[in-house]
Amino acid sequence: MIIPTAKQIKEIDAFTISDEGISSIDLMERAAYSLTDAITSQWSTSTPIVVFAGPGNNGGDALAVARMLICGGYAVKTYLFNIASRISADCKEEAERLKSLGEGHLTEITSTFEPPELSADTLIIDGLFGTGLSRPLEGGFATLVRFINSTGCTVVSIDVPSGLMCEDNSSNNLESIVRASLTLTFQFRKLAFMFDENEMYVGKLKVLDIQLSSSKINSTSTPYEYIEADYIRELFKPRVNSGNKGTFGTAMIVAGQYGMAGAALLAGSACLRSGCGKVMVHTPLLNNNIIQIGLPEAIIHHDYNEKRFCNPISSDTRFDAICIGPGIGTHTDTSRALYDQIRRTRCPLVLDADALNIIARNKEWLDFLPAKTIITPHPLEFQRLTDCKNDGYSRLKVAQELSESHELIVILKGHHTAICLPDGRVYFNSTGNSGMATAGSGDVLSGIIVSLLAQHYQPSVAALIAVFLHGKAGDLASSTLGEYSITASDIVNNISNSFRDLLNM
Ligand SMILES: NC(=O)C1=CN([C@@H]2O[C@H](COP(=O)(O)OP(=O)(O)OC[C@H]3O[C@@H](n4cnc5c(N)ncnc54)[C@H](O)[C@@H]3O)[C@@H](O)[C@H]2O)[C@@H](O)CC1
Ligand SMILES: Nc1ncnc2c1ncn2[C@@H]1O[C@H](COP(=O)(O)OP(=O)(O)O)[C@@H](O)[C@H]1O
Ligand SMILES: [K+]
Repeated sequence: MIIPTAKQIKEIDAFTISDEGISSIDLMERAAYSLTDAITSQWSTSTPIVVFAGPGNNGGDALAVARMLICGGYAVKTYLFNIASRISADCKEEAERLKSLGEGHLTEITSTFEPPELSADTLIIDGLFGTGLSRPLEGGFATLVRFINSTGCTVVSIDVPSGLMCEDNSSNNLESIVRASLTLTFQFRKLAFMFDENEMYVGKLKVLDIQLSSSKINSTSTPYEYIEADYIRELFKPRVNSGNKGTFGTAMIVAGQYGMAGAALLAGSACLRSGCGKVMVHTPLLNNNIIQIGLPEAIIHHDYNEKRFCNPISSDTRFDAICIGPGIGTHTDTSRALYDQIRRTRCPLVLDADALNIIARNKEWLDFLPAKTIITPHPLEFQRLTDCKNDGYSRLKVAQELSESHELIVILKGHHTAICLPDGRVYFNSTGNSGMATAGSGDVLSGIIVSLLAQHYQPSVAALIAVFLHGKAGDLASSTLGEYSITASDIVNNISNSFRDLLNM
C-alpha cells in the first residue's frame, strides 16, 4: 500500500467525493462509523468518554463519533475548540447534529478552557488536528495537549495524534504532540508513523478502510510504499526443479574477527537456510574449528596471512555474491583489506556492520562502491556514515540522497526498516518485532541478502525479499518463544518457516 503525503490524501479525499458523487459530510460520516466501530469493539458503555474536537475536519470526525457513541448508550462529554471562529463547514454541521441530541452534550470553547477532572478510567478521544496540521502546536492547543498527556488516561487519536506532522517532525515541538494509546488512521499509514521515535505518539496503530477511490489511489505517485506479503510473494522466481548447486549460486561471507566467530556462523547459517547452493566463509584461521563444527556445510576460506583479522580474498571468480562486515572489526589490516576488496569486487556486494564503520572513517570510499551495492546500516552506523541528524525524517532524506547519488541500495534498519533504491523509491517493511533487537540479528539479515544475491536476484529485489523474510522469521520465532526470549539463532531457525509461510509451501 502506498504512503501518500498529507497533500495527496487531501486530493484522494476530494476525488472520492466528486467521483462517487457523495458529499464530504457523508464521507465524514462513513469515516466516523468505522471509528465508532473500532472504539465500541474495544470499550464498553461503562467507559466514560471525553472527546476533544478541533476546528477542522478532524474535529468534525470527533463530533460525529461523539454523537454515534451517545446514540450507542455511552456517556460522552465533548469539547469543541473554536477559538478563532474558523471552524470548517463539515465540523460546524457535525456540531449541529450533536447539539440536536439535546442539551449538555457539547461544550464550545471560544476563549479560556478549564480542563475537567477526569477519572482514571476515562477514555479520551483526540480529534484536535489530523492531516491538516500545518505548523507545530503552541499556545492554548499546546497546553491542552500537555493536559491530555498528563492525565494518564487511555487516549485514542483520530487519524493522526494531534500535533504530529504527517511527514517532517524535525522542527516540531515534541512536548506538544498527543501520546496516543491507539491511533485509528484512515486508509493509509502516514510517513511519520514509519519512524521509530514516533511510536510514543502513535501507540498501537489500526488502519481503517474508508473506501477512498481505489483508481485515484492507484494513480497517485509517491516514492513511499508499505510492503506486505502479497507484494513480496510476486518477486520470487520459480526454483528450478532440475537445479544443482551451481544453479543456485555460491555466496562468500567475509565475517568474524577472532572472538566474533559467531557473526560468521549466524550470517553463514542464515545464508544456507535461504536457498543458495554453496556458502564460503572467509575468516581468520583461528576461527577454523568453530566454523567447521558449527557450520559443517560451509567451505572455509582461510585467511592464512593473519590469525586474527580479515585480509582480502585473492580472487572473486569462485563466488556469485559477497557479503563483508559481520564482526570483522575495524583493525587497520582489516580496513586495508576492505579497501582492496571493494576496489576489486565485480560481483554483487553487501556491506554490513564493521565494513560500514570502516567506511565511516574513510567517507571518500563511498564514491567508489560498485553500483547497486547494498549497505545495511542501523541508525548509529548510518549516523557515523553520514553525520545526519538523529530524527527519522532527516535520516530518511539523507539515505535517499545517498542512494540516488551513489546508486546504492540503502537498507536503513529499524522497526519499519526502509529500503531506499537509487530511483528514489522507498519501501517500508511490515514484519519484525522488538525481540529482534538482539545481538547478531543484523548478521542474519546480511546472510539472507547475500544468499539471494548469489541466486541472481537483482539487488533491489534481494533487499526487499530478505528484509521481509528476516522480519517474518523474527515474528514466527516470537510466536513460540515470545519477544523477550528470541536470539539471533532463533531467527535463523525460523527462516524456513518464513519461506513456507510466504510461499504457502
Ligand atoms: N477531507 C475529507 O474528505 C475527509 C477528512 N477526514 C478528516 O479530516 C482531517 C483533515 O481535515 P482538515 O484538512 O480540515 O485538517 P485538520 O482538521 O487536521 O485541521 C485543520 C485546521 O487546523 C488549523 N491548523 C493547522 N495547524 C494548526 C496549528 N498548529 N495551530 C492551530 N490551528 C492549526 C488549520 O488552519 C485548519 O483550520 C483528517 O485528518 C481526517 O480526520 C475524514 O473525515 C475523512 C474524509
Ligand atoms: N523493534 C524491532 N522491530 C523490528 N525489527 C527490529 C527491531 N529491532 C531490531 N530489528 C531488526 O533486527 C536487525 C538488527 O540489526 P543490527 O542492529 O545490525 O544487529 P546486530 O548488529 O546486533 O546484528 C535489523 O534487521 C532490524 O531491522
Ligand atoms: K487527531
